[in-house]
Amino acid sequence: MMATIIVDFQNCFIFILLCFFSLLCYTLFFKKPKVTLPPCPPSLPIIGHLHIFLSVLIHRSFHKLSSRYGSILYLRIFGSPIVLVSSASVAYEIFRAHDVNISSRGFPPTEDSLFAGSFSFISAPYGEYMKFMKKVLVTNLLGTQALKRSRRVRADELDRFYDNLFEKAAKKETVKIFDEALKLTNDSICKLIMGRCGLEEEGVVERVKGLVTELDVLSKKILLANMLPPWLKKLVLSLFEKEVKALSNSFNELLEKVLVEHEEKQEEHHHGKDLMDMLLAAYGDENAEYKITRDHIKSFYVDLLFAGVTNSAIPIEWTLAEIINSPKTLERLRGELDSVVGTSRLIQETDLPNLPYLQAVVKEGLRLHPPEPVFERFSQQGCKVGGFYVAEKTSLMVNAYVVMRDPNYWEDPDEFKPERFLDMWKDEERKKQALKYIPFGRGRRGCPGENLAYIFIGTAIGVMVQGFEWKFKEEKVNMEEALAGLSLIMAHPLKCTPVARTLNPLTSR
Ligand code: HEM
Repeated sequence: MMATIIVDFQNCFIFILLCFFSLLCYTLFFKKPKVTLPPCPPSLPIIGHLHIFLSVLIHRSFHKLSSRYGSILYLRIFGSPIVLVSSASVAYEIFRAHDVNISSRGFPPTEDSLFAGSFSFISAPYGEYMKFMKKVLVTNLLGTQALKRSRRVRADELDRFYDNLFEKAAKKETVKIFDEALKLTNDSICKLIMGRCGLEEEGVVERVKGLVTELDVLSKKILLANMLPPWLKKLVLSLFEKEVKALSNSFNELLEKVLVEHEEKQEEHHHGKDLMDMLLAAYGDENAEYKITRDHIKSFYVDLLFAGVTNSAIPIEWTLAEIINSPKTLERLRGELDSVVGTSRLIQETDLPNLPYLQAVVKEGLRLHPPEPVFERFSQQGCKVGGFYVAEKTSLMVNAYVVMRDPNYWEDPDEFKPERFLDMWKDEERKKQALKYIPFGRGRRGCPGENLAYIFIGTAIGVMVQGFEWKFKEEKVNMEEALAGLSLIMAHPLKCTPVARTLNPLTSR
């Protein structure tokens, strides 16, 4: 009898232990967290959603997913989580409620390279270094006062842009619009950020253009590699390590030359200090607010060229294509230019505030064809977005392309209708809507080059419409899209022949 009781007691004890152990296992391994993650579309074993990130038109693949599964989605590449934001309301929420938390872009993917490396401004976390460089950037290059001071540089480049088209028109030559636009933005930005003359004679400007094009192509690979788990990221990055090193070395060699030239000619600056002078001064100043190195300066320059040159050129081509496809727009725009600027001089950037329709045309071009259709942020802490939990250290991909075609906020979202921007910004509600217009991103890490970009695109489109008729062989321009790196470009580059509207060339002076 006693023996039976002991056995029962033992069994009971083992049973309780088993229950306790199972409960522990369940809690540790199987129990779902209390938080609700965003919906996760079906994925492939092991690689997760990697195949979607490898698709040719990533913004459209993301669009298909979000139309089916929701405006905020949980994706993963191997084990790495990525949250995809695809509606105007969610974009609005993350920039309004979580701006500081999402003001970093993850870890720099390539450690000692001059781009996307540990010296990079774009990859820098939201903190002292980033704030210091942004202040220098706004004060010396991109803020209103700095832009006023550098007007002459851009006016000269705009004249050249026009003269070149005028010459081609005289020879009845066909023009590749993107190439002309890229020359304008590349040459202008080089001169704005590197200051001193002599750049052209030494071929610096032309070399920069080639390097920036190479960088655009590498950027998608780098971004993708950065989303992989650390062990795999190392492996993948090693596959194109040589390419990255070679490009970084080319930038280094070129920028070191420009820096040395700047240092040698410090005394010759009769026209005030430029961005490079200010950075060199901070570099040599023991008591500077933030101690920067030579690599910081070079890497900052690579960032500016990468972020500014191609992005500003792409919308010039897309917007002209939209104008050619819309005779009504062309007529109204030309009417505005002829009545405000007249026909005896060329448009200048100081005319832009008096040309609301031109501004609306530029905005609409950027809405439909944002050069960076998808951009990335990174959450520092866990937060709630759209009712779902986004864990700390999660990549956030914002599909700006879809946000700006969200039918809940944009009437006839796929149509080119510049008029919509004429009525916008009037009342509070409209102002709120403006926060869903994000070709330049938003918040603390939003694009600091927005004003400069509007000047480039506005004046270039102004010159092309004011100065020329455009002959195009087919009835309509083919608006098919392609991605070059992460930039949204025209699959069939726009080629057309300018016909000058005046016998003699116009000048802006
Ligand atoms: C149409 C032309 C341009 C477009 C569409 C564009 C778009 C963007 C976008 C989407 C971002 C990321 C914003 C975010 O994360 O919220 C960005 C960042 C940036 N852009 Fe632009 N950009 C343009 C022109 C320029 C120009 C002309 C410059 C300067 C020369 C410039 C400099 C930068 C820099 C430095 C950043 C990084 C800001 C940071 O990390 O804090 N961009 N741009």
